[in-house]
Amino acid sequence: MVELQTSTYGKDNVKFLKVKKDPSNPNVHQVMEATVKILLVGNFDIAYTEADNSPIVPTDTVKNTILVEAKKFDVFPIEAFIAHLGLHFIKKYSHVSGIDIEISQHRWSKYLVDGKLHDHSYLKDGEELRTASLKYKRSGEYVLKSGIKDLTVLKSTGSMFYGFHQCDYTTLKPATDRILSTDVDSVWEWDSKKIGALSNVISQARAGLFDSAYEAARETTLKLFALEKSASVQATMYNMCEEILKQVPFIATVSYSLPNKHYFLIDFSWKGLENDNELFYPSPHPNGLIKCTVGREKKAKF
Ligand SMILES: O=c1[nH]c(=O)c2[nH]c(=O)[nH]c2[nH]1
Repeated sequence: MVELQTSTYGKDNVKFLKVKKDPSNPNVHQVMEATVKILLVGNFDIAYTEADNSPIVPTDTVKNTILVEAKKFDVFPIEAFIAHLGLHFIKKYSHVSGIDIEISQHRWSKYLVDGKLHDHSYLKDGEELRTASLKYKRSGEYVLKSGIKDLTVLKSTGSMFYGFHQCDYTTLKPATDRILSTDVDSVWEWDSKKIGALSNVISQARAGLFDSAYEAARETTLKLFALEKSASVQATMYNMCEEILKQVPFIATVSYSLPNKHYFLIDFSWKGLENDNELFYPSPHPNGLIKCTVGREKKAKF
């Protein structure tokens, strides 16, 4: 006797580029290039256990829905679109009990031409993504998160790491001045009690909540990374979380996952040359990996 314990299905890597034209000047645009993943949960068991496809909303239909809704709906910001898609699927298909959506927005930034941001020309200043994820149940419960991914930063001084635990496996030398580099992966979870029903996400989005939080999180990350004389990745990421929680009351928790991308000082003593933090070897691997989540209240730790 076996039993289907869990199942989910949908479409991944659905891509679009939406052009939003300013109604008062159709030459002035905003673009969103996005990648979407949607997985459905619901009463689909017979498709697995009896090879009966009758309840299956084809993944092709899921893809078509994303594209048609991206055409019809104002997708800016991605949190509005994710809430719209969640509401659509739960309303349209009575046997869908839950939905899991992820949207990644690729970074296109308008650039300066003759000192002015051009109306419809953009440059890709890195692989950075703005992200949103939604888990939404027919009961109305939801978990909405937003984030930043693959924002690569480096500072060439202003970072230390000393005073760490020592044992017979320790070779690392204390550092009072080192390179610090990471690919920022930050996620903040919204307080659904403060936002209310999922439909309120759309009105809050139109009022600017998600854009201003994204700007605050990105600016805080970059500012603290630059200004803080970092004692460790751990201490710096905690300070970033604390500052974002302070700035955005609608956020319940902030998480960071940061690789510590090592740059090793090259030893030139054999050549009689001093290396005053001038020439480093970018080590491709291994890297440190440091994660934390900071919230407003105490939680039991596992
Ligand atoms: O900021 C750091 N945190 C660590 O936990 C660690 N471990 C290590 O070897 N270097 C560093 N740097």
